[in-house]
Amino acid sequence: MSKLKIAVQKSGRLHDDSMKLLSDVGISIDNGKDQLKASAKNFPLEVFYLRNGDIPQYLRDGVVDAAIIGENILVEKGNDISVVEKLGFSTCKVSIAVPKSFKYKSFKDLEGKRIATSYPNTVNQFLEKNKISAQLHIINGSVEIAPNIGLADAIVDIVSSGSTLFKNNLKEVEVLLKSEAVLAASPLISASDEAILKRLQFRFQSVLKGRQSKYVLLNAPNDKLDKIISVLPGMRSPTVLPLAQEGWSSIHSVITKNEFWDVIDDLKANGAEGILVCPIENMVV
Ligand SMILES: Nc1ncnc2c1ncn2[C@@H]1O[C@H](COP(=O)(O)OP(=O)(O)OP(=O)(O)O)[C@@H](O)[C@H]1O
Ligand SMILES: O=P(O)(O)OC[C@H]1O[C@H](OP(=O)(O)OP(=O)(O)O)[C@H](O)[C@@H]1O
Ligand SMILES: [Mg+2]
Repeated sequence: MSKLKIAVQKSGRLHDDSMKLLSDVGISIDNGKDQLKASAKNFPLEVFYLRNGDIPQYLRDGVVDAAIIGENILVEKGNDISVVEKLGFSTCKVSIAVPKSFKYKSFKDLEGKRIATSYPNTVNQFLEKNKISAQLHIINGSVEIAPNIGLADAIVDIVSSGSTLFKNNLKEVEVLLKSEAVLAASPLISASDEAILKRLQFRFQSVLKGRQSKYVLLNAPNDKLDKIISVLPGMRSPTVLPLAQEGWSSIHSVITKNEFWDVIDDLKANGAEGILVCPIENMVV
């Protein structure tokens, strides 16, 4: 039987979350990451541990059928590769930053300047679109140090919390793109492997939806039910069950993590008691 070959970062920021997602969808992998590849025990999947930056080429050549990769690497090196599903972790930006002392007004101030980056294609796209001519210095790491050692006037690199920029006395001035980990597919994937990829994607979607949601249970007097139901959206409508105590009900519903605290405040204000909030492992809708 055919197996889907999936690339996962060997080590780095994507590795642990990628392996956790595979484990959360019930797939157990035989070997650790010291092996270059490992088979799943209970799903037709083979995991290849590779460098994030090398994965677009492996996808393009059909060496792997799919990958978990940073979207920013696809923008940089894999415009021809399709994103199947956004995965919600490793969120970051690719931004232009300049020394705090640089009186930056607009991207026109970059004309004729030296820009250090590990993402030359992303930078060139931006420069060409804005008709700016600048000199690129391509370096593989510690890009934020470049202005301080006189190598560049500006940098383009990944920004997440902003603390690396802060420590290096830099400020973010333009966001070129926003990125997160994605599930990507090879343009050469076979029909049978695509069918496996669809099954994997379906499992990813249900775990990711579950991660974004909470299951809420609460008790309320029956005369408050209408008010409470109006602040609980639920998947279809909330479940209402009678309690053993006369005149009281238990209400069950699902809410998203974003609206969580606002909804809890509203529930309390409307007379809810004994509110329980539980994580959801999978959500199949
Ligand atoms: N500080 C950060 N916060 C959030 N996400 C990040 C951060 N830095 C990088 N990422 C995301 O994680 C991906 C992997 O980053 P990491 O630094 O581990 O590896 P890399 O240098 O891109 O790749 P590799 O060495 O495997 O080729 C990046 O492509 C980006 O999408
Ligand atoms: O805005 P922040 O939260 O500070 O994150 C941004 C930093 O994180 C990444 O580096 P990483 O720590 O992955 O080190 P690396 O250069 O070895 O990849 C990136 O290259 C930035 O330097
Ligand atoms: Mg990094």
